[in-house]
Amino acid sequence: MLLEIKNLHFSHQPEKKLFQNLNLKIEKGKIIALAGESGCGKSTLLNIIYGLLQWEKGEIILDDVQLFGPKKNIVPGEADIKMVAQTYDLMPFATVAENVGKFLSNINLKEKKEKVRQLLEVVGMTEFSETLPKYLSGGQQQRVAIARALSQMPKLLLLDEPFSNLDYSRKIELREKLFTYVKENQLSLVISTHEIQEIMPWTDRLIILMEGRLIQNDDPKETYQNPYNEYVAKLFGEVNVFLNEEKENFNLNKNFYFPQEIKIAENGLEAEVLDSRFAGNHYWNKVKLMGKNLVIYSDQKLNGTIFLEFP
Ligand SMILES: Nc1ncnc2c1ncn2[C@@H]1O[C@H](COP(=O)(O)OP(=O)(O)OP(=O)(O)O)[C@@H](O)[C@H]1O
Repeated sequence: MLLEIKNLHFSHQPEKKLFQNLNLKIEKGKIIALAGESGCGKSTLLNIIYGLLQWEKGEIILDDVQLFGPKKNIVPGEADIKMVAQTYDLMPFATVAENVGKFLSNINLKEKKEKVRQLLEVVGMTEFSETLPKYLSGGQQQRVAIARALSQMPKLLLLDEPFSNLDYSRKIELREKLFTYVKENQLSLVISTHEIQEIMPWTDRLIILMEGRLIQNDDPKETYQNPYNEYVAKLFGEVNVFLNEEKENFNLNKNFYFPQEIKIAENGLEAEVLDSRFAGNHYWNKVKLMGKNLVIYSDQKLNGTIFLEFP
């Protein structure tokens, strides 16, 4: 086991406990998504693991070594862990390439140059290699900081919402290159997000926090198919929630159905289309099933009466 958190207790303010008895294990070489609504404690947990916030009770063990937090560390942050959060801490008078190469060995300069080139390629910053950080946007500085963190081959890499500053096309490009690099180099990564869908294809495990409680820790597919509750289901996007009574009435197999799961069939449960709108790769429809409004997706614009089938 790479990281073990046992019975962790932490509060920012004395009267308001955030983590109470939090337990978590992270295996080596895995990509872990830490997800949950804004304010659930993702950044706080990453800061605790990294050693910037002192926990009150509990144990944190990294690769069989007990960590003690900021109280015991002279330099803030654990040496074996690297974190990229919202402050990037780049050297202002050094170029992008120098920043990325800061922690690389100078013994073989050709090798160092090649490594910097490779890392800049991973984060899509090759064309800025000779630029100073002050001429970069927030998102660009963040990518340089990610490249620098990767260069150090930490035992554990923590990324706090690394795609939040990026536009869609950059995000798509960065996530594929970054996750491929992480896997090829067998790094262990915990990445926080409130957009699970964006990183789901690359994650080995999904850890869901809700108001400081760890409520689900599963394989992403398992979490999607069997969300622990409505809160978890909603992290995947729009969802139709059926109370137990409704589930029985409609003879359904589960409580949560994503719009794309409900199929339009020749016969089934009769519903009335209330609204149908083009949404790119599908039509978004609001339909009424025995007094209950649902959202379903379809290939064509809908109207009138339809029949629904629930898997
Ligand atoms: N320095 C602080 N002092 C007091 N309370 C804090 C502090 N930092 C965070 N909190 C509170 O702790 C809780 C968890 O915050 P945290 O930033 O860890 O959440 P998050 O899941 O990372 O949110 P986001 O997705 O918005 O970044 C929130 O209720 C927040 O208000």
